This record gives sequence, C-alpha cells and structure tokens, in this order.
Amino acid sequence: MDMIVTPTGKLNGEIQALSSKNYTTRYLLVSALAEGTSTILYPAHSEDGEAMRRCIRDLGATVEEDDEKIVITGFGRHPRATKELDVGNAGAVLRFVMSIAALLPEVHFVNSYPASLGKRPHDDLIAALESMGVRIEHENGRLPMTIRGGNPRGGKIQVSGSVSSQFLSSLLFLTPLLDEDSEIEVLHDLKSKVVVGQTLEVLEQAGIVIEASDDLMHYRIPGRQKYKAQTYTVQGDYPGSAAILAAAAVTESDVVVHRLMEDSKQGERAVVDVLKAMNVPLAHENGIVRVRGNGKLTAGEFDGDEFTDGVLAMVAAAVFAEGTSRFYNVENLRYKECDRITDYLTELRKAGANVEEKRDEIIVHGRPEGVEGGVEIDAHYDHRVIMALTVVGLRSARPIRIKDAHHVAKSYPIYFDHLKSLGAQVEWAD
Ligand SMILES: O=C(O)C1=C[C@@H](OP(=O)(O)O)[C@@H](O)[C@H](O)C1
Ligand SMILES: C=C(OP(=O)(O)O)C(=O)O
Repeated sequence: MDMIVTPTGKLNGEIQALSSKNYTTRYLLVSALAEGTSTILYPAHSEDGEAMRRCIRDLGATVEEDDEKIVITGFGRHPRATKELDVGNAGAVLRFVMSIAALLPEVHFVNSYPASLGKRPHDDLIAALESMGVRIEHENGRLPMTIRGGNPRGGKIQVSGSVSSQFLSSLLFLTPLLDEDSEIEVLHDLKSKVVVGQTLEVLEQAGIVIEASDDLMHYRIPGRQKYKAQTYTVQGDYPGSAAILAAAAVTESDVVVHRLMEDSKQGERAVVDVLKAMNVPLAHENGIVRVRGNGKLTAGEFDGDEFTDGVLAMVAAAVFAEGTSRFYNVENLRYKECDRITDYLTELRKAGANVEEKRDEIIVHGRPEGVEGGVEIDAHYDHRVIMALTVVGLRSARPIRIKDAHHVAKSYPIYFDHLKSLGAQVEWAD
C-alpha cells in the first residue's frame, strides 16, 4: 500500500509512545530461555515482535497473549528440535535466534526478504559460532542458512563489533547456558555500543550474571546458569518516537509524547538532546516529551552511532535547518534494512533535499524554505526510511507518494494513525 503525504503546517495533540521493539525482542527471548512462566506487560505489536513470538513458539515456548500482556512458558536450555525458522525481515531477531539454534542438531533459516534482510551480512556471528564447534551453511555470510549445532563449546570467544552490536548481544544470550565458563573479546570496534547496555540490563533482570569491562569490549560469563522466569514491563520506544518528534520539530506544533523515560538505556533517547541542540523548543520531564515547534531549526554536528535508529529521523529534521549538519560515525547504517546512507539520500534528493554522503557520514545542507516534493518515493523495505520521508513530506511544497509504506509495520504499525491523530494529512492510496 502507498501513502500520500500532503504538506501539513501544524501538528497538535498527545500520544502514548509505542512500546520498545528492542526491549520486546529481548524480553520474549529471555522468557523463552527460562523454565517456568514469565509475563511481559505492554509488549510491542509489530512485525519484528511477531517474528520473535513465532520463533520462540516454534522452538517450544508456549505464548499466550491478551491486549495488555504476554504470558510465556519457556524451554530453558532445551529448545524443541524444530527444522525451520522464519524471522521475516527482523535483523536482531535473526541474530539472537541463530545462537539459540546452535543448541539444536539442525535448523534452517529461510530467506523471506531477499532484497532486504537477505542482503545483510552475518559473517562475524557465523565465525564466532563456528569457533564454538557449530557448523553453518550460508550464502556468503547471508541467508538462507542452515545451522548444525547441538552442543556449542564455551571458553574463549572472539567476535567483531564493527558491523553490528547484535552479534555480541546474541552470544551474551547463549553463553550463560553452556557447560563451560566463557570469555568474550570484542574485536575491532563496537558499533551501537549503547544498545549492548539494553542487552546487559535485560540479562541482569533475568537473573543472569555477566561481568562486563567498562569499555564493553570484554565479558566473563559463568556457564551452567539458569534464566529466571520474571515479570517485565516494556517501556516506550525512542527510535519510533524520534520520527514523531522530528515531525513536530519541522512544523508549527504542540505535540506531547508520553512513556519516554529520561533515564532509559535506549541510545535514541539522545534525539531529545539533538533536537534541543537544533534549537527546537522542547521539554522532557516525568517521562513526557513536549515539542512546541515553530519550524525553525539550526544545523549541528552529531555522532550518529549514539542514536543509531534515530539518525534517519534527525536527518529529516536537519533537511529544514539553517546551515549545514553532519551526522558522522554512521557507516553501520549501510547494513540495515537497506543502505541507510546511499538509498536514503537517493530518496531525500528526489524530494528536493540537499544532501551529501561519505563512507561513514551524512551531510545535510539545510533548506529552511522547504523542499519541492511532488515525487514518488521508494521505501526500500525500510520502516525508518518511510517514517523519515514522511517527516520531509509534511514540509514539502507538493504531496509525496511513498510506495509500499505498509513496511512501516516492521516496528511501528500505527505510525500513520499517530501522525493523523496529531493533524497530519496522510492517506493510504491503493
Ligand atoms: O540489538 C538490537 O536490538 C538492535 C541493535 C541495533 O543494530 P546494530 O547493532 O546492527 O546497529 C539497531 O540498529 C537495531 O534496531 C536493533
Ligand atoms: C535495523 C533495525 O532493526 P533490525 O536490525 O533488528 O532489523 C531497526 O529497527 O532500525
């Protein structure tokens, strides 16, 4: 389904932030790895959340859900010997479940999104799992894959963090279950370091003991641990809310978003500081963010690796800022649902934005006068491209048409409903 975004000058209203995708996937996983029954309150409802629900069910967890909670009885260290898993287009779900599949004799991962997840590399996690005695058939480090494990060995493990932090997170979920104690050394660099903090927080809540170095590059994980069945509450999602806040920033607005904890471990909480640095009138207290946009923004320079999933939305706001903005240290955006530098900038330029790219940087020459719009946008299967281009469409001279905008449901199925409730002129077109 395509979305027609018509220029909208004013946004007003209040919404409850959607629930965090990245916490929901983690709570579903640790609940499945516990024996006994866990409860997750206010879980995210999205395609990626559904992908993790599907995988843990296929691996033997029981999953019962009503409109407020999920109740899960896990399989501990003994997942059911399932032959095939389908993670949809969910990168973190694939990476995390690959390590659980290593506990089984043979699991095949299908490639349902050859043009998106099918293009993303998993070499670094494959190498680490192979060093633990797991055999993996793959297509040049990509899906489809067959993992032949059974009894992966703990001990000294090395994994590169230069492409994704998810490979490390995946090993941190697996190693506590192994017979041996393990030590993990992260090689090269560790991208999206902040989100590893979420992994560690959830593991601690699940009763797992892990010793992490201050720089998050070394870990000691005792083996033979048991995940505890717990009750978890999912907090609001900053990455998805970043697009709502950007929309409020580029219009005349008075927009309030609830459920955004100031002390969240989500790196994307930094988008509040980014917008403040761009002189967007914004207040953040008691978990409530209020933007009283006047459409005026000033450019800035930002380390995008601190708020990985919020970069595209902040770039969309910078499109209308006074001056030139830089978002640096963002090379790993190239390995997401699409190449979020080259593909994203191609779509921004179509809409009339003045943007440049480097290997690991996005440069935005702001256009406070707005952009032409009046074009058809390719979503590249990427929910964050869809959300960010919608922000640009609100301040274009003419409507834009975003093709296949239904892929927004990967993380935020109600994004357009939320925007519409704030007054945005967005309509599905068949
Ligand atoms: O661990 C996670 O849940 C995620 C980590 C990040 O990926 P990278 O570590 O590949 O940047 C982020 O982009 C993704 O949305 C989810
Ligand atoms: C890249 C993302 O998620 P994943 O890596 O889990 O596909 C995202 O949510 O922007």
